[in-house]
Amino acid sequence: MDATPRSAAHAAAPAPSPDAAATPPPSAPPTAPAHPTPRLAVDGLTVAFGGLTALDDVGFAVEAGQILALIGPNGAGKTTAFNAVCGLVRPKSGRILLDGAPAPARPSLLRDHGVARTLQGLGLFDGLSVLDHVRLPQPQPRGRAAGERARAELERHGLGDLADRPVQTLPYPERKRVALARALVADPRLLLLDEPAGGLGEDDIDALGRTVREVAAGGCAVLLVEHHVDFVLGLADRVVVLDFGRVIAAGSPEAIRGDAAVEAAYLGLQASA
Ligand SMILES: Nc1ncnc2c1ncn2[C@@H]1O[C@H](COP(=O)(O)OP(=O)(O)OP(=O)(O)O)[C@@H](O)[C@H]1O
Repeated sequence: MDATPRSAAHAAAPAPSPDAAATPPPSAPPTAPAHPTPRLAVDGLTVAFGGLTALDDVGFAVEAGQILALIGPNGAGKTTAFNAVCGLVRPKSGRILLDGAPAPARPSLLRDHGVARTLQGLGLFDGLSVLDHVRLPQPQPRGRAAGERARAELERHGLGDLADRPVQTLPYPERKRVALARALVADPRLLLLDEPAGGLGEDDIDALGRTVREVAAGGCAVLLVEHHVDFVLGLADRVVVLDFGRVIAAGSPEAIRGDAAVEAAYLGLQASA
């Protein structure tokens, strides 16, 4: 039963007329919903590989414009969480919702739902040019507009002059930018980044951080798995920490830095590595 006294404040307010209740005054500013539907919501996610429980009742959510990082030691379950979101592994239980509706179970359908991801292994194709990597993922027919969109995306990543180069001739940081450009050319509404800073130097990591912020500022929700702790804690709005498949902490980067369990399970190990 609700024990909150209702009488005093509510009794003092004049009753609104039926008309006033039905039509807000024209000057009233539009109000954002108190809890917008997250772009991605994961709830009670459990994944098992035979006898090994890789994820155990994991939950998190990412809203439009937000950057959420999943961190944790090797084997904590971060990539498994990514793969479950992408339909690459079948959960034992739990729900994965995109904009409030069940996510497609097949990875091939993700693009139609505004989801793009980068891969730890990049997944580029030797022999294809840089431009083709960014032009071909666009919907058919791929006319002039697709070529222009691809070139604009390459320019954004400082790859414009490399457009015609076979991708395998590029150094690793540039190849990594091609993979990111390929994900972004579809203007995703949810971007999944698997260790985007791995193997990059300081300048490339700074550029990556600027790009990810810009993408989020444009309204895309970003989910990021990353071991580079300073990068993550400087970039993410919220951080979820996994250990042995369970969420051991979730909160702002500041809260995570000060969390004793996270320090013991992960941050302390990273610092001494
Ligand atoms: N396809 C699979 N078959 C069997 N076990 C798997 C499979 N994929 C992952 N695992 C196991 O599930 C657990 C979680 O692995 P996962 O790769 O998700 O961890 P992670 O946090 O991404 O680790 P890392 O930081 O090393 O990439 C590990 O014990 C791993 O060995």
